[in-house]
Amino acid sequence: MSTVVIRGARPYGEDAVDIEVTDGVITGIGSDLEVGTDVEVVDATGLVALPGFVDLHTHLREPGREDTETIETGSRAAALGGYTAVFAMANTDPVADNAVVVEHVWRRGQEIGLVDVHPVGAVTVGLEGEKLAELGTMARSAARVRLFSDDGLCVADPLIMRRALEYTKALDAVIAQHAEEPRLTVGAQAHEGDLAARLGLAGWPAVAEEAIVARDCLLAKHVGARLHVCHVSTEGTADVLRWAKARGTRVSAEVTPHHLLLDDERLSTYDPVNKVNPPLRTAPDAKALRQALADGTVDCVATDHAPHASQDKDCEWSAARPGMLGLQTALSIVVATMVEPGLLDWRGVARVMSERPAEIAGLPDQGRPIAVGEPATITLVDPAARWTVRGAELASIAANTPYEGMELPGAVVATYLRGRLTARDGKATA
Ligand SMILES: NC(=O)N[C@@H](CC(=O)O)C(=O)O
Ligand SMILES: [Zn+2]
Ligand SMILES: [Zn+2]
Repeated sequence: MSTVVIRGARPYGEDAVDIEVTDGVITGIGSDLEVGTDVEVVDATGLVALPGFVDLHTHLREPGREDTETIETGSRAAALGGYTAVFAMANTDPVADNAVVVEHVWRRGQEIGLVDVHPVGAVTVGLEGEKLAELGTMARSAARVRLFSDDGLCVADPLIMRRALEYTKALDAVIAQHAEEPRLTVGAQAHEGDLAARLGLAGWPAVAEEAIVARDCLLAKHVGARLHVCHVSTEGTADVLRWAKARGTRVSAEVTPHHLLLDDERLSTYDPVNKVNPPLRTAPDAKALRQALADGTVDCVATDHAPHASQDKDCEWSAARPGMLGLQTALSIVVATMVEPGLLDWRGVARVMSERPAEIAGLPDQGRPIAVGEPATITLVDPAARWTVRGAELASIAANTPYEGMELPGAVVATYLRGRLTARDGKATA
């Protein structure tokens, strides 16, 4: 039996307590707990204790682009960012559209042991949008896939989407849609608006996202299936979600840290570090997304952590790949955009970064209350810390962070997965 006492932590930012952890489970919570001589005591004075974060949207690039990220380096970035579970998107090479690939990702994640790596299965074979992948085989595999997505690409054909919703309903799974009507984004490089016009970049109109979200909400309601909307980026999408939820659609949605903080003004330098899908939108969109996250219209934060090699980013705008790192900066961006302005308290942070994503993905042992008898899957946050982002110092192999040189508030100090320390003071334990 191994026992640790986390001393003086503030669960959800509330009163300081001691948290006793024995064999991976919380066995005591109270002030000044008795501590035996063989017990390790961790000083957590002033730190906020939250349930470990769950990321529904991560790109780990293994298999296929291990020069930019691997399950191992991505697991380190996740643990350092306070995550205890991540969902690895299917747009790898080969695509995770079959049991062999998803089982590899799941097993490799467990071998490393820093974070539960849940593979997302592709909806269509090869992400080609034409033929449904074997969803049932992936669901029944050792990886027990419950989240399916062609992310990077939209399941654009409405009949394929309808069939996919029917299958996932039967499997008690959920489709995560990258909402982008491809006919409206041919050649698109930036949010369609004044700035793109001035910069001479072909536009990616908000309606390309909103039209698919509206269509899919209607389809999900018709089928009685669940739908999850990836990286919501416009005010209009938040309006559609509000309408769909009010009429009983089983829809959930995520927003990325970068769409909460950044806007298309950043594109004026033509630095491709700001290129991402969906594109950075306007400042009023970002403001509306913060409001939608605060009021629950958007359920959770997901990083869309998207590592890219320097040769795919340090090049001309049109040739650069879209995507940004996100795992190690997410908590700080949520503090800057939601906690500091008073839009969310720490209970709210637990909701959007842990509890809701765990519920959406159906993870029984993540996003749990910090209470006796619950798994000791806990993230300790220093709310007073400030730190400066340096891409080269992040655990990812790639360094494409849009926050380079920015000083951010709030820092993850330690992460525990079922009682096991996975990161502490900026170092992953494996
Ligand atoms: N977000 C991005 O800009 N890129 C993602 C794909 C995606 O999330 O659509 C990627 O895989 O690089
Ligand atoms: Zn996407
Ligand atoms: Zn993505």
